[in-house]
Amino acid sequence: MNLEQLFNHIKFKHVIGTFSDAQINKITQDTREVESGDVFICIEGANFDGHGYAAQAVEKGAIAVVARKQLDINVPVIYVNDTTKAMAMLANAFYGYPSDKLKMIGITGTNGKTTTTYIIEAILKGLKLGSGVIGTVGIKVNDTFIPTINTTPDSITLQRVFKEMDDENVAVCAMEVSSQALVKGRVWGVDFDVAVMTNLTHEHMELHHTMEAYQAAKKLLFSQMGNSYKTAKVAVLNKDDETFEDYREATVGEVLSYSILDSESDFFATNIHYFESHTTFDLVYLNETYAVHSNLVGEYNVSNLLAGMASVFALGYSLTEIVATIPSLLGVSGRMELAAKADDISLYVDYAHSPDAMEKVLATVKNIAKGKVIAVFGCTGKREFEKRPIMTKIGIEQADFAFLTADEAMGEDQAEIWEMMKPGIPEGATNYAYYENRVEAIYKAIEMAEPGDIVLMMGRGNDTRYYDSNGWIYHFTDKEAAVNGMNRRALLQN
Ligand SMILES: CC(=O)N[C@H]1[C@@H](OP(=O)(O)OP(=O)(O)OC[C@H]2O[C@@H](n3ccc(=O)[nH]c3=O)[C@H](O)[C@@H]2O)O[C@H](CO)[C@@H](O)[C@@H]1O[C@H](C)C(=O)N[C@@H](C)C(=O)N[C@H](CCC(=O)O)C(=O)O
Ligand SMILES: Nc1ncnc2c1ncn2[C@@H]1O[C@H](COP(=O)(O)OP(=O)(O)OP(=O)(O)O)[C@@H](O)[C@H]1O
Repeated sequence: MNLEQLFNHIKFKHVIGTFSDAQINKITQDTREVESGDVFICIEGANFDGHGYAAQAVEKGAIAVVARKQLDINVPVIYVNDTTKAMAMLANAFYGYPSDKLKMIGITGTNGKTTTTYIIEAILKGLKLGSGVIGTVGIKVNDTFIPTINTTPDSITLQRVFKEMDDENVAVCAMEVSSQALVKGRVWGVDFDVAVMTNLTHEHMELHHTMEAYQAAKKLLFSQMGNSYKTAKVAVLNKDDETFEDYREATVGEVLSYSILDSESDFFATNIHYFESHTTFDLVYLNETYAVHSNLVGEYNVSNLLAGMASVFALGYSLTEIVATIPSLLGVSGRMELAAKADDISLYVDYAHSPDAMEKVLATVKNIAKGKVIAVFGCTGKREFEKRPIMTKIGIEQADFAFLTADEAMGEDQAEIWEMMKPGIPEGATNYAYYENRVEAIYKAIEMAEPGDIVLMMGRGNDTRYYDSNGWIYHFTDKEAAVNGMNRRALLQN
Protein backbone atom coordinates (compact mmCIF):
# COMPACT_ATOMS: atom_id res chain seq x y z
CA MET A 1 0.00 0.00 0.00
CA ASN A 2 1.33 3.47 -0.83
CA LEU A 3 0.64 6.80 0.89
CA GLU A 4 -2.09 7.87 -1.56
CA GLN A 5 -3.96 4.60 -1.03
CA LEU A 6 -3.61 4.78 2.75
CA PHE A 7 -4.67 8.37 3.19
CA ASN A 8 -7.68 7.96 0.89
CA HIS A 9 -9.24 6.33 3.94
CA ILE A 10 -9.28 9.67 5.78
CA LYS A 11 -11.84 12.15 4.57
CA PHE A 12 -10.92 15.33 6.39
CA LYS A 13 -7.23 16.14 6.12
CA HIS A 14 -4.79 18.76 4.91
CA VAL A 15 -1.73 17.40 3.16
CA ILE A 16 1.49 19.40 3.00
CA GLY A 17 4.06 17.94 0.58
CA THR A 18 3.86 15.41 -2.22
CA PHE A 19 3.32 11.71 -1.72
CA SER A 20 5.92 9.38 -3.21
CA ASP A 21 4.88 6.05 -4.72
CA ALA A 22 6.89 4.08 -2.17
CA GLN A 23 5.22 1.16 -0.43
CA ILE A 24 4.58 1.75 3.26
CA ASN A 25 6.56 -0.51 5.58
CA LYS A 26 4.22 -0.05 8.57
CA ILE A 27 2.44 2.63 10.61
CA THR A 28 3.56 3.47 14.13
CA GLN A 29 3.07 5.99 16.93
CA ASP A 30 6.41 5.28 18.60
CA THR A 31 9.76 6.58 17.35
CA ARG A 32 11.48 3.73 19.15
CA GLU A 33 9.89 1.41 16.58
CA VAL A 34 10.34 3.55 13.47
CA GLU A 35 12.05 1.88 10.49
CA SER A 36 12.65 3.08 6.96
CA GLY A 37 9.38 3.43 5.02
CA ASP A 38 7.12 3.88 8.06
CA VAL A 39 4.31 6.36 8.60
CA PHE A 40 4.65 8.06 12.00
CA ILE A 41 1.56 9.27 13.89
CA CYS A 42 1.98 11.96 16.56
CA ILE A 43 -0.02 11.14 19.68
CA GLU A 44 -0.31 13.49 22.66
CA GLY A 45 0.06 11.13 25.59
CA ALA A 46 0.04 11.28 29.37
CA ASN A 47 3.82 11.74 29.56
CA PHE A 48 5.02 12.92 26.15
CA ASP A 49 3.77 14.70 23.07
CA GLY A 50 4.49 12.65 19.95
CA HIS A 51 4.79 15.88 17.91
CA GLY A 52 8.10 16.44 19.68
CA TYR A 53 9.39 13.18 18.18
CA ALA A 54 8.40 13.85 14.55
CA ALA A 55 11.87 15.05 13.46
CA GLN A 56 13.47 12.01 15.08
CA ALA A 57 10.98 9.74 13.24
CA VAL A 58 12.02 11.33 9.91
CA GLU A 59 15.71 10.84 10.76
CA LYS A 60 14.96 7.15 11.30
CA GLY A 61 13.29 6.85 7.89
CA ALA A 62 9.61 7.82 8.28
CA ILE A 63 8.17 8.76 4.86
CA ALA A 64 5.15 10.69 6.16
CA VAL A 65 3.89 12.06 9.47
CA VAL A 66 0.32 12.45 10.73
CA ALA A 67 -0.06 15.44 13.04
CA ARG A 68 -2.46 17.88 14.59
CA LYS A 69 0.06 20.61 15.47
CA GLN A 70 2.23 22.55 13.03
CA LEU A 71 5.48 20.72 12.11
CA ASP A 72 8.54 21.80 10.17
CA ILE A 73 9.90 18.60 8.60
CA ASN A 74 10.96 17.50 5.11
CA VAL A 75 8.46 14.68 4.49
CA PRO A 76 4.72 15.01 3.75
CA VAL A 77 2.65 15.94 6.79
CA ILE A 78 -1.00 14.93 6.94
CA TYR A 79 -2.83 17.28 9.30
CA VAL A 80 -5.99 15.96 10.95
CA ASN A 81 -8.06 17.24 13.88
CA ASP A 82 -7.70 14.05 15.95
CA THR A 83 -4.58 11.93 15.52
CA THR A 84 -5.88 9.13 17.79
CA LYS A 85 -8.98 8.74 15.61
CA ALA A 86 -6.81 8.91 12.48
CA MET A 87 -4.55 6.22 13.96
CA ALA A 88 -7.49 3.86 14.46
CA MET A 89 -8.79 4.54 10.93
CA LEU A 90 -5.36 4.11 9.32
CA ALA A 91 -4.61 0.94 11.29
CA ASN A 92 -7.89 -0.59 10.11
CA ALA A 93 -7.18 0.37 6.51
CA PHE A 94 -3.51 -0.67 6.54
CA TYR A 95 -4.29 -4.16 7.82
CA GLY A 96 -7.41 -4.62 5.64
CA TYR A 97 -10.17 -4.32 8.28
CA PRO A 98 -9.27 -7.72 9.79
CA SER A 99 -11.78 -7.61 12.67
CA ASP A 100 -14.58 -7.72 10.06
CA LYS A 101 -13.29 -11.13 9.03
CA LEU A 102 -13.08 -12.57 12.56
CA LYS A 103 -15.91 -13.24 14.97
CA MET A 104 -15.14 -10.77 17.74
CA ILE A 105 -16.20 -11.08 21.38
CA GLY A 106 -15.36 -8.06 23.57
CA ILE A 107 -15.54 -8.45 27.32
CA THR A 108 -15.67 -5.60 29.77
CA GLY A 109 -16.32 -5.30 33.52
CA THR A 110 -14.31 -4.79 36.70
CA ASN A 111 -13.61 -8.44 37.46
CA GLY A 112 -13.83 -11.68 35.54
CA LYS A 113 -12.68 -10.49 32.10
CA THR A 114 -9.54 -12.63 31.90
CA THR A 115 -11.31 -15.66 33.31
CA THR A 116 -14.15 -15.30 30.80
CA THR A 117 -11.75 -15.05 27.85
CA TYR A 118 -10.09 -18.30 28.93
CA ILE A 119 -13.48 -20.00 29.36
CA ILE A 120 -14.30 -18.92 25.80
CA GLU A 121 -10.92 -20.12 24.53
CA ALA A 122 -11.52 -23.56 26.09
CA ILE A 123 -14.97 -23.76 24.48
CA LEU A 124 -13.54 -22.78 21.07
CA LYS A 125 -10.78 -25.37 21.33
CA GLY A 126 -13.37 -27.97 22.35
CA LEU A 127 -15.39 -27.04 19.25
CA LYS A 128 -12.18 -27.41 17.20
CA LEU A 129 -12.20 -23.76 16.14
CA GLY A 130 -9.17 -21.49 15.79
CA SER A 131 -9.05 -19.18 18.81
CA GLY A 132 -7.54 -15.84 19.68
CA VAL A 133 -7.28 -14.23 23.12
CA ILE A 134 -6.21 -10.68 24.02
CA GLY A 135 -5.97 -9.52 27.62
CA THR A 136 -4.03 -8.91 30.81
CA VAL A 137 -2.10 -12.17 30.57
CA GLY A 138 -1.01 -11.45 26.98
CA ILE A 139 -2.08 -12.29 23.44
CA LYS A 140 -2.69 -15.81 22.14
CA VAL A 141 -3.01 -16.66 18.47
CA ASN A 142 -4.12 -20.29 18.67
CA ASP A 143 -1.25 -21.68 20.79
CA THR A 144 1.30 -18.94 20.10
CA PHE A 145 1.79 -16.58 23.03
CA ILE A 146 2.77 -12.91 22.59
CA PRO A 147 3.47 -10.80 25.74
CA THR A 148 1.88 -7.34 26.00
CA ILE A 149 2.02 -4.28 28.25
CA ASN A 150 -1.64 -3.31 28.23
CA THR A 151 -4.77 -5.38 28.86
CA THR A 152 -6.20 -3.80 25.71
CA PRO A 153 -3.37 -2.66 23.41
CA ASP A 154 -3.37 0.43 21.17
CA SER A 155 -5.30 0.39 17.90
CA ILE A 156 -2.27 -0.33 15.69
CA THR A 157 -1.21 -3.35 17.75
CA LEU A 158 -4.80 -4.58 17.80
CA GLN A 159 -5.30 -4.40 14.04
CA ARG A 160 -1.89 -6.04 13.41
CA VAL A 161 -2.79 -8.88 15.74
CA PHE A 162 -6.26 -9.33 14.19
CA LYS A 163 -4.59 -9.63 10.78
CA GLU A 164 -2.23 -12.25 12.18
CA MET A 165 -5.17 -14.09 13.71
CA ASP A 166 -7.01 -14.05 10.40
CA ASP A 167 -3.89 -15.33 8.60
CA GLU A 168 -3.61 -18.14 11.18
CA ASN A 169 -7.23 -19.25 10.69
CA VAL A 170 -8.53 -17.96 13.97
CA ALA A 171 -12.34 -18.11 13.82
CA VAL A 172 -13.17 -16.27 17.03
CA CYS A 173 -11.20 -13.74 19.07
CA ALA A 174 -12.14 -13.12 22.71
CA MET A 175 -10.67 -9.91 24.00
CA GLU A 176 -10.74 -7.97 27.24
CA VAL A 177 -11.76 -4.36 26.74
CA SER A 178 -10.59 -2.13 29.58
CA SER A 179 -12.39 1.08 30.44
CA GLN A 180 -9.15 2.96 29.70
CA ALA A 181 -9.10 1.48 26.20
CA LEU A 182 -12.70 2.51 25.59
CA VAL A 183 -12.12 6.08 26.74
CA LYS A 184 -8.86 6.41 24.81
CA GLY A 185 -10.26 5.03 21.55
CA ARG A 186 -8.01 1.97 21.40
CA VAL A 187 -10.94 -0.14 20.13
CA TRP A 188 -12.32 2.37 17.63
CA GLY A 189 -13.01 0.43 14.46
CA VAL A 190 -13.08 -3.01 16.08
CA ASP A 191 -16.17 -4.75 14.73
CA PHE A 192 -17.48 -6.60 17.77
CA ASP A 193 -20.14 -9.24 17.15
CA VAL A 194 -20.71 -9.90 20.83
CA ALA A 195 -20.14 -7.51 23.75
CA VAL A 196 -20.10 -8.92 27.27
CA MET A 197 -20.48 -7.24 30.67
CA THR A 198 -19.25 -9.09 33.76
CA ASN A 199 -19.82 -6.64 36.64
CA LEU A 200 -19.03 -3.15 37.83
CA THR A 201 -17.51 -2.34 41.20
CA HIS A 202 -15.21 0.31 42.61
CA GLU A 203 -11.96 0.42 40.54
CA HIS A 204 -9.81 2.66 38.38
CA MET A 205 -10.88 5.88 40.09
CA GLU A 206 -7.45 7.39 39.31
CA LEU A 207 -8.60 7.67 35.69
CA HIS A 208 -12.40 7.97 35.85
CA HIS A 209 -12.74 9.81 39.23
CA THR A 210 -16.43 8.86 39.73
CA MET A 211 -18.39 5.62 39.46
CA GLU A 212 -20.75 7.34 37.00
CA ALA A 213 -17.85 8.12 34.66
CA TYR A 214 -16.49 4.57 35.03
CA GLN A 215 -19.92 3.07 34.25
CA ALA A 216 -20.24 5.41 31.24
CA ALA A 217 -16.80 4.36 29.99
CA LYS A 218 -17.72 0.67 30.02
CA LYS A 219 -21.06 1.44 28.38
CA LEU A 220 -19.18 2.62 25.29
CA LEU A 221 -18.55 -1.02 24.36
CA PHE A 222 -22.31 -1.54 24.00
CA SER A 223 -23.20 1.77 22.41
CA GLN A 224 -20.38 1.47 19.87
CA MET A 225 -21.43 -1.99 18.66
CA GLY A 226 -22.66 -1.64 15.06
CA ASN A 227 -25.97 0.17 14.66
CA SER A 228 -27.27 -2.11 11.91
CA TYR A 229 -29.26 -5.33 11.67
CA LYS A 230 -27.45 -6.61 8.58
CA THR A 231 -25.10 -8.56 10.83
CA ALA A 232 -26.37 -9.84 14.16
CA LYS A 233 -24.94 -8.07 17.21
CA VAL A 234 -25.49 -9.47 20.67
CA ALA A 235 -24.98 -7.97 24.12
CA VAL A 236 -24.41 -10.57 26.84
CA LEU A 237 -25.42 -8.83 30.05
CA ASN A 238 -25.25 -9.80 33.71
CA LYS A 239 -28.75 -9.46 35.16
CA ASP A 240 -27.28 -9.67 38.68
CA ASP A 241 -25.33 -6.46 38.14
CA GLU A 242 -26.75 -2.97 38.60
CA THR A 243 -25.60 -1.90 35.14
CA PHE A 244 -28.00 -4.32 33.42
CA GLU A 245 -30.81 -1.89 32.50
CA ASP A 246 -28.42 0.92 31.59
CA TYR A 247 -26.40 -1.22 29.21
CA ARG A 248 -29.49 -2.92 27.78
CA GLU A 249 -30.74 0.50 26.75
CA ALA A 250 -27.36 1.41 25.23
CA THR A 251 -27.24 -1.36 22.64
CA VAL A 252 -29.26 -1.94 19.48
CA GLY A 253 -28.12 -5.56 19.56
CA GLU A 254 -30.18 -8.46 20.83
CA VAL A 255 -29.62 -9.10 24.51
CA LEU A 256 -28.82 -12.42 26.15
CA SER A 257 -29.08 -11.98 29.90
CA TYR A 258 -27.46 -14.30 32.43
CA SER A 259 -27.96 -14.72 36.14
CA ILE A 260 -27.54 -16.96 39.12
CA LEU A 261 -30.44 -15.27 40.93
CA ASP A 262 -33.16 -14.50 38.41
CA SER A 263 -34.92 -17.47 36.81
CA GLU A 264 -36.38 -15.11 34.19
CA SER A 265 -32.95 -14.50 32.68
CA ASP A 266 -32.01 -16.16 29.38
CA PHE A 267 -29.07 -18.12 30.81
CA PHE A 268 -29.96 -19.11 34.37
CA ALA A 269 -27.80 -21.24 36.66
CA THR A 270 -29.65 -23.25 39.27
CA ASN A 271 -29.04 -26.29 41.44
CA ILE A 272 -25.47 -25.10 42.00
CA HIS A 273 -23.16 -27.37 44.02
CA TYR A 274 -19.74 -26.22 45.16
CA PHE A 275 -16.94 -28.72 45.77
CA GLU A 276 -13.30 -28.25 46.71
CA SER A 277 -12.03 -28.67 43.18
CA HIS A 278 -15.08 -28.39 40.95
CA THR A 279 -18.60 -26.99 40.61
CA THR A 280 -21.77 -28.43 39.10
CA PHE A 281 -24.97 -26.66 38.11
CA ASP A 282 -27.93 -26.78 35.77
CA LEU A 283 -28.02 -24.24 32.98
CA VAL A 284 -31.58 -23.38 31.99
CA TYR A 285 -32.10 -21.78 28.60
CA LEU A 286 -35.61 -21.49 27.14
CA ASN A 287 -36.93 -24.26 29.40
CA GLU A 288 -34.20 -26.68 28.35
CA THR A 289 -31.82 -27.83 31.09
CA TYR A 290 -28.14 -28.60 30.51
CA ALA A 291 -25.98 -30.19 33.24
CA VAL A 292 -22.69 -28.29 33.57
CA HIS A 293 -19.54 -29.63 35.24
CA SER A 294 -16.65 -27.20 35.66
CA ASN A 295 -13.25 -27.43 37.29
CA LEU A 296 -13.50 -23.77 38.30
CA VAL A 297 -14.64 -23.05 41.84
CA GLY A 298 -16.64 -20.22 43.38
CA GLU A 299 -19.97 -18.56 42.76
CA TYR A 300 -18.36 -15.79 40.70
CA ASN A 301 -17.03 -18.40 38.30
CA VAL A 302 -20.56 -19.69 37.72
CA SER A 303 -21.33 -16.16 36.49
CA ASN A 304 -18.17 -16.17 34.36
CA LEU A 305 -19.12 -19.56 32.91
CA LEU A 306 -22.61 -18.32 32.01
CA ALA A 307 -21.07 -15.27 30.30
CA GLY A 308 -18.59 -17.43 28.39
CA MET A 309 -21.15 -19.98 27.25
CA ALA A 310 -23.69 -17.31 26.26
CA SER A 311 -21.05 -15.47 24.20
CA VAL A 312 -20.15 -18.46 22.07
CA PHE A 313 -23.82 -19.47 21.82
CA ALA A 314 -24.54 -15.92 20.57
CA LEU A 315 -22.27 -16.66 17.59
CA GLY A 316 -24.53 -19.55 16.59
CA TYR A 317 -22.84 -22.64 18.04
CA SER A 318 -24.82 -25.51 19.60
CA LEU A 319 -25.40 -25.15 23.32
CA THR A 320 -25.19 -28.93 23.86
CA GLU A 321 -21.74 -28.93 22.25
CA ILE A 322 -20.65 -25.83 24.19
CA VAL A 323 -21.67 -27.38 27.53
CA ALA A 324 -19.77 -30.57 26.66
CA THR A 325 -16.50 -28.60 26.35
CA ILE A 326 -16.65 -27.01 29.81
CA PRO A 327 -14.84 -29.78 31.76
CA SER A 328 -11.82 -29.37 29.46
CA LEU A 329 -10.85 -26.11 31.23
CA LEU A 330 -8.76 -27.20 34.19
CA GLY A 331 -8.23 -23.70 35.59
CA VAL A 332 -7.09 -20.21 34.70
CA SER A 333 -3.47 -19.32 35.40
CA GLY A 334 -3.09 -17.18 38.52
CA ARG A 335 -6.81 -17.24 39.30
CA MET A 336 -7.49 -19.48 42.33
CA GLU A 337 -4.57 -21.56 41.13
CA LEU A 338 -3.27 -24.25 43.47
CA ALA A 339 0.39 -23.29 43.89
CA ALA A 340 1.38 -26.07 46.28
CA LYS A 341 -0.18 -28.70 48.49
CA ALA A 342 1.43 -30.76 51.25
CA ASP A 343 0.49 -31.99 54.74
CA ASP A 344 -3.17 -31.29 53.79
CA ILE A 345 -2.35 -27.58 53.52
CA SER A 346 -3.38 -25.95 50.24
CA LEU A 347 -1.73 -22.79 48.95
CA TYR A 348 -3.62 -20.79 46.35
CA VAL A 349 -2.52 -17.76 44.32
CA ASP A 350 -5.22 -15.39 43.09
CA TYR A 351 -5.41 -12.10 41.23
CA ALA A 352 -8.00 -10.41 43.52
CA HIS A 353 -6.88 -6.79 43.85
CA SER A 354 -10.20 -5.02 44.32
CA PRO A 355 -12.55 -5.09 47.31
CA ASP A 356 -15.24 -6.99 45.39
CA ALA A 357 -12.83 -9.62 44.04
CA MET A 358 -11.36 -10.10 47.54
CA GLU A 359 -14.81 -10.60 49.03
CA LYS A 360 -15.74 -13.09 46.34
CA VAL A 361 -12.57 -15.15 46.48
CA LEU A 362 -12.44 -15.19 50.30
CA ALA A 363 -16.08 -16.38 50.42
CA THR A 364 -15.19 -19.15 47.98
CA VAL A 365 -12.15 -20.27 49.95
CA LYS A 366 -14.07 -20.21 53.25
CA ASN A 367 -16.61 -22.48 51.64
CA ILE A 368 -14.06 -25.12 50.71
CA ALA A 369 -11.57 -24.89 53.61
CA LYS A 370 -11.72 -27.66 56.20
CA GLY A 371 -9.65 -25.55 58.59
CA LYS A 372 -8.55 -21.93 58.77
CA VAL A 373 -8.29 -19.44 55.90
CA ILE A 374 -4.98 -17.57 56.10
CA ALA A 375 -4.82 -14.60 53.75
CA VAL A 376 -1.73 -12.80 52.44
CA PHE A 377 -2.20 -9.50 50.62
CA GLY A 378 -1.18 -5.88 50.23
CA CYS A 379 -2.21 -2.87 48.17
CA THR A 380 -0.66 -1.67 44.92
CA GLY A 381 1.34 1.54 44.99
CA LYS A 382 0.67 4.79 43.13
CA ARG A 383 -3.03 4.18 42.55
CA GLU A 384 -6.45 3.80 44.13
CA PHE A 385 -5.54 5.12 47.55
CA GLU A 386 -9.12 4.98 48.80
CA LYS A 387 -9.28 1.21 48.21
CA ARG A 388 -6.50 0.52 50.72
CA PRO A 389 -8.44 0.62 54.04
CA ILE A 390 -11.42 -1.13 52.43
CA MET A 391 -9.29 -4.06 51.24
CA THR A 392 -7.57 -4.22 54.65
CA LYS A 393 -10.93 -4.43 56.43
CA ILE A 394 -12.30 -7.13 54.12
CA GLY A 395 -9.15 -9.24 54.42
CA ILE A 396 -9.03 -9.12 58.22
CA GLU A 397 -12.79 -9.59 58.68
CA GLN A 398 -13.16 -12.46 56.26
CA ALA A 399 -9.99 -14.47 56.85
CA ASP A 400 -9.23 -16.31 60.06
CA PHE A 401 -5.83 -14.65 60.01
CA ALA A 402 -4.48 -11.99 57.63
CA PHE A 403 -0.82 -11.38 56.84
CA LEU A 404 -0.73 -7.82 55.54
CA THR A 405 2.26 -7.01 53.38
CA ALA A 406 3.47 -5.28 50.24
CA ASP A 407 1.92 -5.77 46.83
CA GLU A 408 3.72 -4.02 43.95
CA ALA A 409 4.63 -0.65 45.48
CA MET A 410 5.48 0.74 42.00
CA GLY A 411 8.06 3.07 43.51
CA GLU A 412 5.77 4.37 46.28
CA ASP A 413 7.12 4.22 49.83
CA GLN A 414 5.73 1.00 51.37
CA ALA A 415 5.53 2.66 54.80
CA GLU A 416 3.13 5.21 53.27
CA ILE A 417 0.98 2.46 51.73
CA TRP A 418 0.82 0.70 55.09
CA GLU A 419 -0.22 3.96 56.82
CA MET A 420 -3.15 4.17 54.38
CA MET A 421 -4.09 0.53 54.97
CA LYS A 422 -4.09 0.85 58.77
CA PRO A 423 -7.40 2.77 59.18
CA GLY A 424 -9.13 -0.32 57.74
CA ILE A 425 -8.05 -2.53 60.64
CA PRO A 426 -11.29 -3.33 62.52
CA GLU A 427 -11.33 -2.06 66.10
CA GLY A 428 -9.99 -4.63 68.51
CA ALA A 429 -8.87 -7.04 65.76
CA THR A 430 -5.93 -9.25 66.70
CA ASN A 431 -6.07 -11.73 63.82
CA TYR A 432 -3.49 -9.97 61.67
CA ALA A 433 0.21 -9.25 61.39
CA TYR A 434 2.19 -6.94 59.13
CA TYR A 435 5.42 -7.92 57.40
CA GLU A 436 6.73 -5.38 54.94
CA ASN A 437 8.54 -8.05 52.93
CA ARG A 438 6.10 -10.17 50.91
CA VAL A 439 8.27 -13.29 50.99
CA GLU A 440 8.47 -13.09 54.76
CA ALA A 441 4.67 -12.69 54.99
CA ILE A 442 4.17 -15.76 52.80
CA TYR A 443 6.66 -17.79 54.87
CA LYS A 444 4.97 -16.71 58.15
CA ALA A 445 1.55 -17.68 56.75
CA ILE A 446 2.89 -21.11 55.81
CA GLU A 447 4.49 -21.49 59.25
CA MET A 448 1.12 -20.82 60.88
CA ALA A 449 -0.83 -23.24 58.67
CA GLU A 450 -2.05 -26.56 60.04
CA PRO A 451 -3.57 -29.56 58.21
CA GLY A 452 -6.91 -28.60 56.63
CA ASP A 453 -5.95 -24.91 56.31
CA ILE A 454 -5.80 -22.85 53.14
CA VAL A 455 -3.24 -20.10 52.54
CA LEU A 456 -4.58 -17.62 49.98
CA MET A 457 -2.15 -15.18 48.39
CA MET A 458 -4.08 -12.39 46.71
CA GLY A 459 -3.29 -9.58 44.34
CA ARG A 460 -0.56 -10.88 42.07
CA GLY A 461 -1.91 -14.03 40.46
CA ASN A 462 0.71 -15.26 38.04
CA ASP A 463 2.56 -11.93 37.67
CA THR A 464 6.28 -12.46 37.33
CA ARG A 465 7.48 -8.85 37.34
CA TYR A 466 7.75 -7.12 40.70
CA TYR A 467 8.21 -3.36 40.98
CA ASP A 468 9.13 -2.49 44.58
CA SER A 469 9.27 0.58 46.81
CA ASN A 470 12.83 1.44 45.79
CA GLY A 471 11.89 1.47 42.13
CA TRP A 472 13.68 -1.83 41.49
CA ILE A 473 12.03 -4.23 39.06
CA TYR A 474 12.81 -7.93 39.37
CA HIS A 475 11.42 -11.42 38.90
CA PHE A 476 9.16 -12.51 41.73
CA THR A 477 6.16 -14.82 41.80
CA ASP A 478 3.88 -15.74 44.68
CA LYS A 479 3.86 -19.31 43.41
CA GLU A 480 7.64 -19.71 43.71
CA ALA A 481 7.60 -18.09 47.15
CA ALA A 482 4.85 -20.52 48.18
CA VAL A 483 6.79 -23.57 46.99
CA ASN A 484 9.97 -22.32 48.73
CA GLY A 485 7.94 -21.62 51.86
CA MET A 486 6.61 -25.16 51.93
CA ASN A 487 10.15 -26.58 51.51
CA ARG A 488 11.35 -24.32 54.32
CA ARG A 489 8.51 -25.54 56.53
CA ALA A 490 9.51 -29.17 55.87
CA LEU A 491 13.15 -28.36 56.74
CA LEU A 492 12.15 -26.55 59.94
CA GLN A 493 10.03 -29.50 61.01
CA ASN A 494 12.78 -32.09 60.53
C1 LIG B 1 -1.77 6.41 30.93
C2 LIG B 1 -1.93 5.57 29.70
O1 LIG B 1 -3.02 5.15 29.36
N1 LIG B 1 -0.81 5.30 29.05
C3 LIG B 1 -0.86 4.53 27.81
C4 LIG B 1 -0.47 5.45 26.68
O2 LIG B 1 0.80 5.95 26.99
P1 LIG B 1 1.00 7.50 27.17
O3 LIG B 1 -0.25 8.24 26.91
O4 LIG B 1 1.60 7.66 28.50
O5 LIG B 1 2.03 7.80 26.05
P2 LIG B 1 3.32 8.66 26.30
O6 LIG B 1 4.35 7.81 26.93
O7 LIG B 1 2.94 9.95 26.94
O8 LIG B 1 3.79 8.96 24.82
C5 LIG B 1 3.01 9.77 23.90
C6 LIG B 1 3.37 9.39 22.52
O9 LIG B 1 4.74 9.67 22.30
C7 LIG B 1 5.35 8.56 21.74
N2 LIG B 1 6.77 8.54 22.09
C8 LIG B 1 7.16 8.61 23.38
C9 LIG B 1 8.49 8.51 23.71
C10 LIG B 1 9.46 8.32 22.68
O10 LIG B 1 10.67 8.22 22.89
N3 LIG B 1 9.00 8.25 21.40
C11 LIG B 1 7.69 8.35 21.08
O11 LIG B 1 7.33 8.26 19.91
C12 LIG B 1 4.60 7.38 22.30
O12 LIG B 1 4.75 6.19 21.56
C13 LIG B 1 3.18 7.90 22.26
O13 LIG B 1 2.60 7.70 21.01
O14 LIG B 1 -0.38 4.75 25.47
C14 LIG B 1 0.51 3.62 25.48
C15 LIG B 1 0.42 2.97 24.10
O15 LIG B 1 -0.89 2.68 23.77
C16 LIG B 1 0.08 2.63 26.58
O16 LIG B 1 0.97 1.53 26.61
C17 LIG B 1 0.08 3.35 27.91
O17 LIG B 1 -0.41 2.45 28.89
C18 LIG B 1 0.31 2.46 30.13
C19 LIG B 1 1.42 1.42 30.06
C20 LIG B 1 -0.64 2.14 31.26
O18 LIG B 1 -0.24 1.84 32.35
N4 LIG B 1 -1.93 2.18 31.00
C21 LIG B 1 -2.97 1.84 31.97
C22 LIG B 1 -3.56 3.08 32.61
C23 LIG B 1 -4.03 1.08 31.19
O19 LIG B 1 -4.35 1.42 30.06
N5 LIG B 1 -4.55 0.01 31.79
C24 LIG B 1 -5.61 -0.80 31.20
C25 LIG B 1 -6.02 -1.98 32.07
C26 LIG B 1 -6.46 -1.66 33.42
C27 LIG B 1 -7.08 -2.87 34.09
O20 LIG B 1 -8.11 -3.38 33.60
O21 LIG B 1 -6.54 -3.28 35.13
C28 LIG B 1 -5.09 -1.49 29.94
O22 LIG B 1 -5.90 -1.67 29.02
O23 LIG B 1 -3.92 -1.89 29.96
N1 LIG C 1 -17.15 -12.44 38.06
C1 LIG C 1 -16.37 -12.07 39.05
N2 LIG C 1 -16.82 -11.26 40.05
C2 LIG C 1 -16.04 -10.86 41.06
N3 LIG C 1 -14.75 -11.25 41.22
C3 LIG C 1 -14.24 -12.05 40.25
C4 LIG C 1 -15.00 -12.50 39.14
N4 LIG C 1 -14.21 -13.27 38.37
C5 LIG C 1 -13.01 -13.29 38.94
N5 LIG C 1 -13.02 -12.58 40.10
C6 LIG C 1 -11.91 -12.28 41.03
O1 LIG C 1 -11.14 -11.27 40.38
C7 LIG C 1 -9.80 -11.71 40.15
C8 LIG C 1 -9.36 -11.28 38.78
O2 LIG C 1 -10.11 -12.03 37.83
P1 LIG C 1 -9.87 -11.81 36.29
O3 LIG C 1 -8.41 -11.74 36.03
O4 LIG C 1 -10.67 -12.79 35.53
O5 LIG C 1 -10.53 -10.36 36.15
P2 LIG C 1 -10.15 -9.16 35.18
O6 LIG C 1 -11.43 -8.44 34.94
O7 LIG C 1 -9.45 -9.65 33.99
O8 LIG C 1 -9.17 -8.30 36.08
P3 LIG C 1 -8.13 -7.13 35.59
O9 LIG C 1 -8.93 -6.08 34.90
O10 LIG C 1 -7.56 -6.62 36.85
O11 LIG C 1 -7.14 -7.77 34.69
C9 LIG C 1 -9.84 -13.23 40.30
O12 LIG C 1 -8.59 -13.70 40.71
C10 LIG C 1 -10.94 -13.41 41.33
O13 LIG C 1 -10.43 -13.21 42.62
